[in-house]
Amino acid sequence: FHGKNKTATETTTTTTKQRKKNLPPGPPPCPIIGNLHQLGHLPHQSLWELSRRYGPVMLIRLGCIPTVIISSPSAAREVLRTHDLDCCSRPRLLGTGRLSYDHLDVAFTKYGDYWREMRKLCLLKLLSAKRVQSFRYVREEEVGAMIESIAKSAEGGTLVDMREKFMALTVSITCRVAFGQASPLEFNDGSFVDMIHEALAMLGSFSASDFFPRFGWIVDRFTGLHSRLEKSFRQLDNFYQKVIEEHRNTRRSKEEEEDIVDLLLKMERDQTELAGVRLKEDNIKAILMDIFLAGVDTGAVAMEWTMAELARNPRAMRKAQEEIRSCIGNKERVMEDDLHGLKYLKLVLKEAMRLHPPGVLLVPRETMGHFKLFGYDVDPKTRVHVNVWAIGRDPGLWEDPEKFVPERFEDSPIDYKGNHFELLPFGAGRRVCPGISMGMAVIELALANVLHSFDWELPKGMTEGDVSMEEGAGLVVFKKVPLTLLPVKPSYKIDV
Ligand code: HEM
Repeated sequence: FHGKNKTATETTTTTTKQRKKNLPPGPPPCPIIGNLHQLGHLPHQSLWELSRRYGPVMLIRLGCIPTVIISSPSAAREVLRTHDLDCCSRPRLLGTGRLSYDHLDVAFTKYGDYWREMRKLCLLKLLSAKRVQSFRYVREEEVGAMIESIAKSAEGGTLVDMREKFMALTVSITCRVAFGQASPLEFNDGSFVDMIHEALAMLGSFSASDFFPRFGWIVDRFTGLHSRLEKSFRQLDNFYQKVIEEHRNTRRSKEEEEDIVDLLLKMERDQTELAGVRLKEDNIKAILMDIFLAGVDTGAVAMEWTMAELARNPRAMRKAQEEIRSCIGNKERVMEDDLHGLKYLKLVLKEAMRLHPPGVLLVPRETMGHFKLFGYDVDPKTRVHVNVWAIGRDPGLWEDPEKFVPERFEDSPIDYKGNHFELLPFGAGRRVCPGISMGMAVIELALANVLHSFDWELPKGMTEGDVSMEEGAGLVVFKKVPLTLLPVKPSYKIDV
């Protein structure tokens, strides 16, 4: 209709304007599907290959959606710092929309007053330095319990599935922090972890509705994605409902630490409004979704990849263990106060995050206005992915990028908090992960203890070169083959 109403002059002007646009380079799209067929099984890897040909600012079309792929630190700086405001919204996607109660959460909600208020609330009440510190005893207790369970395997000479241990740890810490209970009773048979994995699979799945807004929903119904998503939603909703009801029916004593659910329910009772929206049960459930889906897998993945790299690099493993053991001496456990002395462990973590950022393509952004990026036009409503994985492996930036060399960070100011665009495991800018301190506190303490309490051997018959580093597909990139190692009580103690 718009076209029909336009005068001839208007049409000519628009066409000339469009012709003048300097769009970023990219592979030519096919009709209808655009470049979807070029994403492959592991999109971050396929996109890296493509961007080596087309450059660090590359335009592709996923179905009908223009998408810019960023693959260099300077381009990432433009998007996440210079044009942060233009790029800090999120697209409305099928999976994220359903699981976030129609975008009532923080992570998947578009930029605006509601997002700002919700994010402030989470930063203040759940993820502030004071709050993270107040849950220190939870981390120390849960890491202690993990070490005890690994000790049983060490005594029995049995292999440990590292992913299983790390997942159990992040689940119990997250549950205790969020609602004061290690694991919900009816979910402690492993089904809780399955539920979270299924939800993440739904968030990471390629839904036709996300690329073909007009008719994609028909395809999603046909492929069964729609009903799978509904099932995942109902499972999660059922879980949150139980947590909320349990909190409504329990009166806490004054001395007991208020958890996030207590706090949100109090706000609901007080009829608190956030940016004009009255806080209700669905808002509380949406925040719980963020906490579980953002906090559980990411930490476990980071720990598993780190241990895999150390298992392949015994020199680095030994160096990290020697540092920890000489700092801690004969104390049974590493406590949080000890962590600041563990300089090499911090280098190990940076190097592991460089090679294996848990979220390889960051969470997608959506542009809000038109802007110029290195002279290219970027239109509003363009999706933007920063290929953090590709930046971490760029041979122009890193010497021997595929090698695990923690020492490369020794005299380098680069950190992972969003100030250095060479290393972005937590993103940067307004949308930077608000859970960095909470996430890293768990990872550092757990790995320090795992390395302090045991020596680690590969399964019989395996050599370092046999440890598979193949990646699995998904929003959070796991090791395809879970890492299994044999824990052995250390044969020596260091005198201090
Ligand atoms: C190793 C652990 C973690 C990693 C690697 C990680 C990584 C990320 C990344 C890459 C983003 C997207 C940033 C961007 O768009 O620029 C993000 C966002 C987010 N993360 Fe984390 N995260 C971790 C732990 C946590 C934890 C423990 C929590 C909370 C319990 C959390 C809560 C969030 C939330 C709420 C967002 C959305 C922020 C927004 O859109 O405003 N994360 N995280």
